[in-house]
Amino acid sequence: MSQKYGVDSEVGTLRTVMLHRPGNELRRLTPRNNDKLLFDGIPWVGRAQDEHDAFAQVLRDRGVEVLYLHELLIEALGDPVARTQAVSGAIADLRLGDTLRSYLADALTALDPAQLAEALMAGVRNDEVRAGGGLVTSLLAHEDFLIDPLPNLLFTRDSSVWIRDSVAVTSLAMPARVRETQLTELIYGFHPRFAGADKVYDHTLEHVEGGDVLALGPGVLAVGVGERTTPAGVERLARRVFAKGLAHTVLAVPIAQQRATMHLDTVCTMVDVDAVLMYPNMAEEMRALAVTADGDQLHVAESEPFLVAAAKALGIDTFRRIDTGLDPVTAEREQWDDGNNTLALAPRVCIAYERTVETNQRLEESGVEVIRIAGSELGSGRGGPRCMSCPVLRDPA
Ligand SMILES: NC(=O)NCCC[C@H](N)C(=O)O
Repeated sequence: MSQKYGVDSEVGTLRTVMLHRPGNELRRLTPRNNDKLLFDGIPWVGRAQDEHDAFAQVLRDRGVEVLYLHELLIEALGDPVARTQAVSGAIADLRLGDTLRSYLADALTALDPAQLAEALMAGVRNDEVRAGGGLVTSLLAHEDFLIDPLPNLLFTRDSSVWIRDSVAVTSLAMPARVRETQLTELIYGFHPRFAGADKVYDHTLEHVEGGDVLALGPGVLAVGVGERTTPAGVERLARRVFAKGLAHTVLAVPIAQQRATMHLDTVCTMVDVDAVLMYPNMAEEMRALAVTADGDQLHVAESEPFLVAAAKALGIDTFRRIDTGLDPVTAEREQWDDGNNTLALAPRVCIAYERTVETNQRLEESGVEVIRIAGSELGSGRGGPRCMSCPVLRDPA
């Protein structure tokens, strides 16, 4: 059987990727809920879909197999055990109360896999079920969600990550995103493509988000610790990957706990086996603690500049650093617009948003091919090409 999954670097030739084409869950965003749902604006959904389709086409044109999360989910929900698990996860919220929960349980159980997947992704509004009656539904506002929509499903990077041939279903920190991993658990638990795949992490553990996890090279992970991944999360992930022999070093990289730098991949992505694209306003102060296994214990080294620690862990002399933008203000603007968030298709080939003009130019001057995509609508969720993709299979770099 040819290999179907496995990722041991950021830059090995990309063979298979999981994306999520934005759908009706984006149509649920309003000026009243967009902050809570982690969007900076209200995207024009049709245009966002066009931009996303163009992104997927660029990948296919380069020989990458594109899997869609919603299709995998529908196929996984073909299994009745998966449907039961999906329904109980979706109605667990204490907002519902017994009457409404039991009404929703019956209503969701009656749906076919495609309808159920739609309800899980786009959510269910109170006025869509009011026929169910009961005190809670009568007291809630019409437009209140009984099951919240998941507009950030678009960012498939965060809800699961492959570490070699094991998959980590992550543990998302923001309330608006927590339920996303119920869907990735269903996909990896029930889709035949992933039958037998080893699981190295799950959503009940300490917070770890995929955007914080960079496979710097075979056996070496860098994990951002900031707004999303917690110190306890990186410790747990290190223990898990060491126990399974998936890595020999985990670099814990503290990053500022703020929205602009929510994940490590918003300030740093790899574009070659020895080159990173970095946000210069933070690059100088970025440090790392190298964590290695010492029997059953973890050994934590003194903190060092990030690129020094990274080169050491990989056994190379130096890392080349390419900066976002030319001056601090341009750098700040382009970092905010996900200029750092490139997706490598192979060493020295990446996809970037077209709007980060100066960063893209610098990449090209450094010998990196840049395939530009439009992202005026997609970008309103504050994520770029790396955030919008979960590599499932890469060749060894
Ligand atoms: N890896 C990433 O940086 N993902 C982007 C996630 C954006 C999303 N709106 C969020 O706030 O979680």
